Amino acid sequence: MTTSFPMNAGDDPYSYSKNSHLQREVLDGAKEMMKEVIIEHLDIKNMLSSSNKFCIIDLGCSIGPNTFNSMQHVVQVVKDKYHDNILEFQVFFNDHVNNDFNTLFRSLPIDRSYYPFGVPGSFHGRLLPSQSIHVAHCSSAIHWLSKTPKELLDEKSPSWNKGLIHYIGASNIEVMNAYVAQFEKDMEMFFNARAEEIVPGGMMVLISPQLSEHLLKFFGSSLMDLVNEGKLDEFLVNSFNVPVYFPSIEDMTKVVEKNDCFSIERIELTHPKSKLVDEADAKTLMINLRAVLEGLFINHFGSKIAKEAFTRTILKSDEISAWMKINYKKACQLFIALKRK
Ligand SMILES: C[S@@+](CC[C@H](N)C(=O)[O-])C[C@H]1O[C@@H](n2cnc3c(N)ncnc32)[C@H](O)[C@@H]1O
Repeated sequence: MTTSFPMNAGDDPYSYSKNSHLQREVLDGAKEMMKEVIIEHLDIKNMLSSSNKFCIIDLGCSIGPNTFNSMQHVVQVVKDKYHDNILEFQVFFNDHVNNDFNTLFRSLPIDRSYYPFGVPGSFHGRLLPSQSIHVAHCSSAIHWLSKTPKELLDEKSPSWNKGLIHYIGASNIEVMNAYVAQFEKDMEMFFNARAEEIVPGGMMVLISPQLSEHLLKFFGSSLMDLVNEGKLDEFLVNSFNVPVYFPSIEDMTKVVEKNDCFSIERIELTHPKSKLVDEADAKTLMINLRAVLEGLFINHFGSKIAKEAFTRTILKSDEISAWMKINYKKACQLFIALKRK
């Protein structure tokens, strides 16, 4: 079964549209590099034979507003590069079928310079016809696994992740191995699909933040507090594992090389400026993560426990802030630019 728990819908106080500052910083931190790789490596003269149609896809776009910002940036960079007003841009907004596409399309910027399309479905499979995309973009989404690795759900397996909700902090290496194996399987499908869809010479940029993985443990400790107070069955915590894996440079290089359809034009860990990290603004970060994870938590624990766990974690913001000041002083994210061979 595929995991698909969309970001909080609509535009209420806990919605993703109101709480995606972290992901916005990730995008802003990669904008200059995005521009450089397009200027240096994209060669549309060879790609657009008879048509002036230029197609971009945002994989895992959610409900905005970040996706509008990044798509307009890509359009502008391509326009500037070619000093061209002849190109017509199509932007495909992709996310799971249960993403709130209504909110997304209702809030499309009026002054956009592209034709928007919705593409529902998992990016771990085929989404579009062969050779139909010139630039694929994916920010703060590649780390979502298609499902929780099944070994983590077996109480008798060495991967049983007792008392934790993620691989960070797990003493048992099998837990991490299960996540890595699932990531590699998912990426095999992801790259096979993109290799079909992206034109030769086309580009794909993947941006992955490296902060949320360290913050997940605070939600885990709130859940364990509820267990210790007798309000939650420990089995429910042990059997819950957030299906996200944050890849390293080595992980990404391995999956790209295995696929063998893309050349790596640039891959690096960067430390962009981040107001949230510099100010150790744990409260905003935890509210952002609530907008991302609430659906997943509600599905496993029910609404009452999920809300209680989020409220308690957000109340621990001062403690989390103090932890960040010692352990997480600089923002860190992975940037990868690939070219279809
Ligand atoms: C944290 S949001 C990032 C949204 C946007 N890219 C941004 O930067 O604000 C991650 C998005 O990826 C989507 N996502 C996760 N796995 C996906 C998959 N297999 N196929 C399509 N979308 C996926 C989620 O539904 C979610 O909307």
